[in-house]
Amino acid sequence: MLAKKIAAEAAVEFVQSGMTVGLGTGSTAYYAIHKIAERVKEGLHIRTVASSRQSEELALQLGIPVVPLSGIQEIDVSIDGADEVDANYNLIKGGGGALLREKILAAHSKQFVVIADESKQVDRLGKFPLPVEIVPFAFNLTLLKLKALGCEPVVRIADGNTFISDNGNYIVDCAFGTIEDPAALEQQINAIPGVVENGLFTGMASAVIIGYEDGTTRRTDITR
Ligand SMILES: O=C[C@H](O)[C@H](O)[C@H](O)COP(=O)(O)O
Repeated sequence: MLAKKIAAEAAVEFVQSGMTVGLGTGSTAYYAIHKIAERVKEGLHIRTVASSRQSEELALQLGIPVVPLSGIQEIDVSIDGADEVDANYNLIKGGGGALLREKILAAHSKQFVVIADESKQVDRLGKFPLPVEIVPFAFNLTLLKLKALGCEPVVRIADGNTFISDNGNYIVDCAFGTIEDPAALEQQINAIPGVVENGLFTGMASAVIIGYEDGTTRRTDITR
């Protein structure tokens, strides 16, 4: 898809030799990882950390150096996709189930560059059901608490089985409808015992690059 590819490729311009780079997950991040691999072949000298097993495998296959997070103090730039981007550059992420590792990377990145095609732009978040990672223990009780916040939680199923995240947890997709206060909801959900993390990324993006099917991109730098 052209829009995803050009947004991803524009983001790779943030990457310079000597940097530690966070690799996102998903079909848009896929293009960024491919572009990074091209630049590594041309002599770009970087190390990367991955937000999922899938991205780690792809990076290694393409010859990108991947190091464990245990050896890292800080990430210079992370590049990642999103399921929704609102007018204030808050995000819903986790459509691929990688939200926990993605949020850890984003939280430790000097720059968090979000890449998305135009279809991901919304005025207010919430049309895309919010992914929430929960521990399997007593998951039915955790679902009740999520429901009490005003959503319809559905445990994610993949290929006929309960989807298990890279961290051994369940993902629950929570249809809230329009989310009035994303920052407050992000905190409320994370205060529920049993919740590991949720896919609301509020106030985290330092740049957002939107790709359009007409071949253009729009980059917004966010000062916080
Ligand atoms: O868990 C997955 C991630 O948050 C993805 O970055 C997000 O779902 C967007 O994925 P895609 O670029 O495939 O639309």
